[in-house]
Amino acid sequence: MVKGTSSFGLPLIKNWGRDDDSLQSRSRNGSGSSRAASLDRSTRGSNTTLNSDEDNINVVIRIRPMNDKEKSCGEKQILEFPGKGQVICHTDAPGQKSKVFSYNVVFEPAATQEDVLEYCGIKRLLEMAVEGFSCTAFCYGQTGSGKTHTLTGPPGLVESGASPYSPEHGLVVRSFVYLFRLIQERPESHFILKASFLEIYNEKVIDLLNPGTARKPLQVRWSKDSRSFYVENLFTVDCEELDDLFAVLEEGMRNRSVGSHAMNAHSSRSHTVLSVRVRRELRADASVTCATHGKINFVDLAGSEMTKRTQSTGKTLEEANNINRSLMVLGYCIAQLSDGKKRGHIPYRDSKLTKLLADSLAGNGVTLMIACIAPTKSNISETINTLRYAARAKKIKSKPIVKMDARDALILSLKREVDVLHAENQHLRTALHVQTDYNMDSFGSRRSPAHVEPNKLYQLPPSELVELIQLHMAEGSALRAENAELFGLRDQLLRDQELLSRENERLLKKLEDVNSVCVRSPIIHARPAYSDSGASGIGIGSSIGISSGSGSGETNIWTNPAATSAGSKIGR
Ligand SMILES: Nc1ncnc2c1ncn2[C@@H]1O[C@H](COP(=O)(O)OP(=O)(O)OP(=O)(O)O)[C@@H](O)[C@H]1O
Repeated sequence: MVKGTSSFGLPLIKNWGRDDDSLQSRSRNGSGSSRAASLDRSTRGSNTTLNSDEDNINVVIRIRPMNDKEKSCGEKQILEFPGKGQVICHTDAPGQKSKVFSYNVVFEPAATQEDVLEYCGIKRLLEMAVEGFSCTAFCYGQTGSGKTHTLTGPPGLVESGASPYSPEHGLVVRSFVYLFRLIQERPESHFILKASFLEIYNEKVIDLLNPGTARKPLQVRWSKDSRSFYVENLFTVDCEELDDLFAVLEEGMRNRSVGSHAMNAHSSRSHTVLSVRVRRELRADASVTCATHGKINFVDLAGSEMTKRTQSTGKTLEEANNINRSLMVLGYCIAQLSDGKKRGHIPYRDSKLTKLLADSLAGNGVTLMIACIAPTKSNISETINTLRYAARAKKIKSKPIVKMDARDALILSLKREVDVLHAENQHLRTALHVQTDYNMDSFGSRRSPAHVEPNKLYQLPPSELVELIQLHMAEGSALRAENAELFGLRDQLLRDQELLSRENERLLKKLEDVNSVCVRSPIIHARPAYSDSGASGIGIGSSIGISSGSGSGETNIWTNPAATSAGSKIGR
C-alpha cells in the first residue's frame, strides 16, 4: 500500500517524522526507576532459548496495578513476587496454604510497556517470524486484567492516531517498529509484508478491515495443503511501510466490538487476531533464490467473565456466554496438549478460536502466552484460574519449522544433492585416475540445467520451472549413476589389489624357500632371507635377484611387469 492512500477505507497516514531510536529513548526516560523492581531479570535469558527442535510455550505473567475503584474500596494486594519467575498467591482462607506458581518472566505492576517488549520474548518471536517461522503472541486473562492494555495500550490510544512513539503504546505497535528494524538490517533479502485483522464475535468471524462481513461472516476452512485452518476471503493488506501496519491496526481497533460492564468500561467483546505475514526472498546460493513464509499473530482474547460480577444482561450476557464457551474449549485443548503422556483427542474443531489457534498451540509454530492478572483479593479465584491455565500452557511442546515454498525447497535440495555428487565424483575420478566423465554427452558437453539468474526463479513460467526441476533431477540421476560406476570401479581395483598382494606374499614365501635350499647347497653361497634384507616393503613388482654360484653376476629369477604397473597405480 502506498503511504497516504486509503484504497479500502483505511485512514490516511500521518508522517510521524521520528526514527526508531526515539521510541526507546522516550520510553526509557518515561519509565524511570520503577523498571528495575518490576520484573525478574534472572529469568530474562529463558525468553531467548527458543530453537528449531522442540520448544515449550513461553509463558509470562503481567500483573496490572490496582485501579481507582479497588484503591477506593481499600482492597488488599494478595500477590507476592519473590523473583525467579515466581508468583505467590496468598489466599487468606483459613487452612489454605499460599500457592506458588513459576513462569518464564513475571511483570510486576510497575513494569512499563517497554519492559514488556524487552523481556517477554516477543523480540525473539519477531526474529523467528522473519526467518520463516509461524509465531503467535496471545494475551489471556479475566476481564479487566489488562490484556488489551498490554497489546495495544490504554483504551482509545491507537484509534486517536497517537504517535507510534508514545510510551503508552503496547506490544503490537512496538513490535511493528522492531519488525521494520529487523527488515532494514537484512538488505540482502527482499521482504513482502501482508497484514489481516479479524475478530471472532459470538462465534462469527468478522473481517475488521472489511466490516461489511459482520452481515455475512467469513468461513473457517481446513486446508489440505497446509494442513491447517484458514479464514476464507479474509482481506489482506500489502504493507510496504511501517505506517501501513499502523493503519491496519488503527482501522481494526476502530471496528472491533467493545462494550461496557461493571468490571471494565471498555471491555473487548470479541477475540481478535491481527496477523502479519512475512515473506522473505533470499539467495540460498549463487544460483538459487528461495522464499520463506513467516508469520506473527497477535491475539487479544476476550476476558473470561463471572457474569454475576460483571452484571451482564441481554446482549452483554450473550457475548459473555460465547466468550466463556470458547475459552473453555481453549482450556480443554490446552489441558489435553499439556498432558504429554495421555494426549487424546484435542477438540480444536469445537470453536472458531481453537481452530485458528490450533497451529500456534501444537503445530509447527512458536508461541508466547501473556497471562494477565489483577493484584487484588476480590479477583483471587479468577487469578488462580489464570495462573493454573498458564502453568498448564507452559507444559505444551511444539516443533517449530521454517515454512518454505515447496518448489524452492525441492530445487534447493536437488541442487545441493547435485553439488555433493559432483564433488564426490570429482574426488573419486582423481583418486582412481579415471578420465571419463559419465555426465558428459557424446559431444563432451555437460548435461547440466541452464543457469538461472537469482531472483528470476519466481518469474519463470510454470512450464520452464517444471523443465528446470526435471533437468536438475536428470543431472542428479546421471551423477548418481556415475557415482555408482566410480564406486564399482574402486571396489574392483581394491579386489585386484587384494589378489595381487596375496600373490605377492605367496611368491615371497616361495623365494625364501628357494633361498633356504641355496643355503644348504654346498655350491651356492648363502644369502640372507628377503624378509631380513631391509626390503620390508618389497613387492612383486620389484626386481628380485639372487647371486649365481660364482658370485660373478645377478640373475633375475622373476618379475611381473603387469603387476608392477597395477600395484603402483593402486598404491597411490
Ligand atoms: N499495566 C497497566 N497499567 C496501567 N493501566 C492498566 C494496566 N493494565 C490494565 N490497565 C487499565 O485497566 C483497564 C482494563 O484493562 P483492559 O481493557 O486492557 O483489560 P482486558 O483484560 O483487555 O479486559 P476485557 O477482557 O474486558 O477486554 C484499562 O483502563 C487499562 O488501561
